[in-house]
Amino acid sequence: MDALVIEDLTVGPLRKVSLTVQPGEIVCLSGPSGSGKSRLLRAVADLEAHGGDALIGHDRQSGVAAHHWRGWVMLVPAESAWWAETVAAHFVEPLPGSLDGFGLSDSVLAWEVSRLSSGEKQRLAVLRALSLMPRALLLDEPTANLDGDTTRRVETWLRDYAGRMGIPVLWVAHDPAQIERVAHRHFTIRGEALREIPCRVA
Ligand SMILES: Nc1ncnc2c1ncn2[C@@H]1O[C@H](COP(=O)(O)OP(=O)(O)OP(=O)(O)O)[C@@H](O)[C@H]1O
Repeated sequence: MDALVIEDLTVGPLRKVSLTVQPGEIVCLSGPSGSGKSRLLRAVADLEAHGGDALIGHDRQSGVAAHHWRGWVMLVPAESAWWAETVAAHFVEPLPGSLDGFGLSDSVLAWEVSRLSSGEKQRLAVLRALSLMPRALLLDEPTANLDGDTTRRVETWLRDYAGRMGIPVLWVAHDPAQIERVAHRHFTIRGEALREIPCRVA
């Protein structure tokens, strides 16, 4: 179980942002459109040029090859990429119980990617990332295309899983009600810095 540490990260409008996400903790990140939320996640995943550094446990982003880092600190972007014909071709094996936990049947693995709804794609992209056992998870609006019941189902499963496995999660969210349900801590972007907003959920 490792903490995710962000050190003096500078990307886009953000300057020298530092933040530690503890093992099993969900930190929500909000802010106006275009304020730099996605770029912050991309920089933490080492997918975009940036200043500063990040650590997962004792491993430093600047000290390992980017492909290793991205396997440990995994970004699920708002728009996921799919390269093979069937869903199953993108998975080694989904985590036990995770399809059901996300409101999907086992038969989804046999489906063609072209028939997936945007909400199915979004949930499967998160499950694909989790099946690779990342040490930290970066989620960019992971429930944006889901109805209310499915959103709450996914939130509950993710919060429980991250807590049990000790995975730090940085979660970009717009919906204040969702932030209240899932976040242990909440930060919003104000100009070039993060400002903490007190959370009711602990
Ligand atoms: N590679 C880039 N070079 C320069 N500017 C960029 C680059 N990528 C994104 N931007 C700009 O940086 C700003 C922040 O983008 P970002 O995608 O992080 O916003 P966001 O806070 O996630 O917004 P939204 O809530 O709308 O998704 C935007 O104005 C965007 O146009």
